[in-house]
Amino acid sequence: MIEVELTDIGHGGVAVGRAPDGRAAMVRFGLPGETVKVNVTEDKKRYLKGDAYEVVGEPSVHRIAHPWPEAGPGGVGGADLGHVEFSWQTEWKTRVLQSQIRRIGGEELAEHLRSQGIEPRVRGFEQDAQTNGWHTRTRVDLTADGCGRLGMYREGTHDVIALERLPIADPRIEELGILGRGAAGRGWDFGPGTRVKAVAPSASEPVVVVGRQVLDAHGEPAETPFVHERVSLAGREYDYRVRADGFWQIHREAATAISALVLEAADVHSGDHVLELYSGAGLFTLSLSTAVGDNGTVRAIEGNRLAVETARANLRDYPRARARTGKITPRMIEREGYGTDVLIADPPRTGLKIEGARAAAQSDARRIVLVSCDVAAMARDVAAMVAAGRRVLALDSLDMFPNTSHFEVVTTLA
Ligand SMILES: C[S@@+](CC[C@H](N)C(=O)[O-])C[C@H]1O[C@@H](n2cnc3c(N)ncnc32)[C@H](O)[C@@H]1O
Repeated sequence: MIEVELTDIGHGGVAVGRAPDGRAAMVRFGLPGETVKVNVTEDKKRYLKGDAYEVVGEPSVHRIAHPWPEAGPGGVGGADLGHVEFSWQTEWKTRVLQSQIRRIGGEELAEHLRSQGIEPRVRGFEQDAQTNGWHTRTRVDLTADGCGRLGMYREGTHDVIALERLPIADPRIEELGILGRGAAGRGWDFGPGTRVKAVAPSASEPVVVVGRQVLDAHGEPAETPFVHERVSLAGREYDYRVRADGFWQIHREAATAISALVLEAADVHSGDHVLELYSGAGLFTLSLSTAVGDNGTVRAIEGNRLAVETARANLRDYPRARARTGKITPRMIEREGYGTDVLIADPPRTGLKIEGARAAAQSDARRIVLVSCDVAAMARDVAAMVAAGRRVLALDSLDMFPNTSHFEVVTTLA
């Protein structure tokens, strides 16, 4: 173990400081202002990474005992901010958001946002204060250990730590009885190494996906491989049927909150032609389709064939929208961007990348909405669009992953 004085917050759930030999140290489970004893997990020439096991001297006023010790130092991933008092987690993330804008986006982007009167901040869901952000995830990926008990990987390894509790998950997931030694007695039988996904949807019963099989709460094969989700938005209800093993927003409030943000940011007019990239099962497509009215169109493009099939079924009553399978590339964005009034993109963590962002910026769209789940990718993509002549109108950031270092950013550009 080495001792590190932590002075700042870095990207990826770490506090940063200097190791005794002068190398940069990135430390999980520390807080700025603390001196901590660190178990080094990655030892590189110019930097090291590790977990803080002990605070030397005064702990930060923002430190709490991690409510889920199995996800603390040396434990499973999934709650790397569990040691930070909940009310300060949005401040932690705001510092990361602002520093990534400066570091990755550069002083030009920071200055551009200032000139637009934008002060980037991360905000949480009001409802989350009641549970300090715990019990909010409706989807959890688990793996069975050598004895068939479900758990998660020890951070950075492929060792499974069996878990008795899942404080990150919607309580309906623990109620399935799939965790702990008692699971076998309740009829659950997982072979060593089996991958399991537990899902607690908003509009149907919880299910367990084991390999390719979808099981109901009693461990019996479910009637369908789909679950149901519902989003209430602008006085309407949108119903979705999604594959139990497919992508859907994880936080119980996220699908509604992010759809509302996107719809407002997109400012779609009746008759508009909307291009939606990375459209998944059609979460945004339905409300966008309502917004374009009888004369507009929504072209939704997504790489996963099964997600597109699901989106098509969800869009059955929305004839103005079409979903199609396609690999999104800068060339494709360039081609599809002609004649587009509003462009929406919700890419995976890698973001649009510079060429993709440039192609989006050069499209005909009078408005672009970029949804980013990685802040560094967001800063790079937005900087590229601003450099290509676009203007940021708004930058909203939501803490959709409490007790972890992740958050979502929605950027609106003209
Ligand atoms: C963050 S999800 C967004 C889905 C949807 N907007 C939602 O909120 O449910 C990103 C989506 O991008 C798709 N995707 C990833 N890389 C892609 C690519 N190169 N071309 C097309 N789709 C891609 C994934 O299959 C996934 O559905």
